Amino acid sequence: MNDNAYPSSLELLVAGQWRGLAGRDSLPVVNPATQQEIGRLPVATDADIDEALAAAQAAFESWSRTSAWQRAAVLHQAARLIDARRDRIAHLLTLENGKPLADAQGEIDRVLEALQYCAEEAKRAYGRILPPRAPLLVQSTVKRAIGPVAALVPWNFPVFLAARKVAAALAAGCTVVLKPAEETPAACVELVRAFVDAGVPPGALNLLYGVPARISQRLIASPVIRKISFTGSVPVGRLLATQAAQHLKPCTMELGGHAPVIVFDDVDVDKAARACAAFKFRNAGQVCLSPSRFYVQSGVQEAFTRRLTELAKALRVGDGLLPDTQMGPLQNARRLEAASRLVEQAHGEGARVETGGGRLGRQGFFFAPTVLSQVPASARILAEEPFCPVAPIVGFDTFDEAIAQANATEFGLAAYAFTQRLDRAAEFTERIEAGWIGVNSFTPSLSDAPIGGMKDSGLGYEGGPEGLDAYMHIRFISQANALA
Ligand SMILES: NC(=O)C1=CN([C@@H]2O[C@H](COP(=O)(O)OP(=O)(O)OC[C@H]3O[C@@H](n4cnc5c(N)ncnc54)[C@H](O)[C@@H]3O)[C@@H](O)[C@H]2O)C=CC1
Ligand SMILES: O=Cc1ccc(S(=O)(=O)O)cc1
Repeated sequence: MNDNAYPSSLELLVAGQWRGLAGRDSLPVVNPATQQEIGRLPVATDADIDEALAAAQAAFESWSRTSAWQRAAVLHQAARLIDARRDRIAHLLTLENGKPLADAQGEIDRVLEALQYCAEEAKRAYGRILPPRAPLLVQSTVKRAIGPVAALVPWNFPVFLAARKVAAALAAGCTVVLKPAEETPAACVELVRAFVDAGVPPGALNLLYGVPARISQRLIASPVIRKISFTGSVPVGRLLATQAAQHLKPCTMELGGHAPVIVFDDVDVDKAARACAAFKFRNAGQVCLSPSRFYVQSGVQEAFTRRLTELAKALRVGDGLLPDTQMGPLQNARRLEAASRLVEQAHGEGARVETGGGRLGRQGFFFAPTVLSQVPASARILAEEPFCPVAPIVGFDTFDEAIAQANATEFGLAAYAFTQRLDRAAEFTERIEAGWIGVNSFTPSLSDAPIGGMKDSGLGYEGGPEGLDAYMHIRFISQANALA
């Protein structure tokens, strides 16, 4: 068998046991570059879900009491195995997600970084010693694993986003029931296999696929699950957070974004446009941190629009497996429909299509890199998260006008500004409503930096010590070493 062949049937992992299609319904997995079915995915039954929960509960007893140093050793070994298997995992990722192979390899690099960071950071999950209120008293706080976790992951960075949740949870001493996206399962199966081969005990990590609402509802309602971590859209996040609230369970929600970019008239237009094009069209625009609304000051509006348009036109769009491809297809038909609708609506509302604007070819979910200019402030595309390779440009005159428009959505995940003036940069970072801010730069999320949205973009943080704290409970202990 070709080492890179897509597995025709995929598997769930329940209580340390791989479970295939036999006796289960199945779902197709489709290559977005060809629209061909490439594999079939078993749908977890209620019994699979319940057994995964029981296994996560049973494994928690020992995994949470395994030392942080031993847990770290397992995570480091998983990272080594993923590194050794990286070509195969990256190939599977491109086949099911569509991203260029080089980007899939880049995603694996970030998986390794997440595992290594969490392994080391968990060793520093220190508590505090308080000044005691009386002699012979020791009063302290300790951090302890919060319990079994439900981790729900989308299809845009399926391995990295799964690895970030699983690594932080396991490093903290939690056990996990992971449900990645049904659209992109195989690379996650390999991620989980690496953890198992590295020595994660049976039941400490379980993998389910199936009907998302059915699985999430059952997991959240189960008394076993003590924490929910979800990445995805605002409506689904709101639904899951509501369910979690009914059971008084904490959740981390990494939801949508609609990041503004403010381009001031003092910039080097070519450099700013190059940076914007690279980050805008990364992963075909399907990134929650993507710059997705461009507010450009009048003095450079024409030049910036022209340069961004040239760069968009020059992008080579194609099958991610081809070596020259710079941008792959959208991951699914829902995104293709949304992209077409948003451009049509914007055009109807008065925007001008500078380049792109529609589907490319008849096979595969390819959408042309698109630049829209003269977009009116009331356009739908400025309010709805586009999650596609479309860059709407809006002109502005004054700083206050730009900030007001940038803050005029319910999203608050990321925001960017390009300026050489320190006063503008400082005022931008102070007044913008976003959790991830870039000035003259774009940065994908980092293992050691917390990412957390303001407003509807989320709850809590992933990454950094804050991302590990999300899987731990802080307990206060007062120990009298002699009876009064
Ligand atoms: N923050 C991010 O990185 C992501 C954001 N999105 C947002 O979602 C929008 C639509 O994408 P879709 O895939 O159609 O979004 P969606 O919100 O329906 O799905 C996103 C993920 O959530 C899962 N999901 C959906 N309903 C669920 C439920 N009831 N319980 C548990 N999991 C559930 C899906 O399986 C998928 O993996 C995008 O336009 C984008 O705005 C989507 C993917 C990732
Ligand atoms: O939550 C989704 C998410 C967050 C960050 C990134 S990246 O670090 O910019 O790749 C991708 C998806």
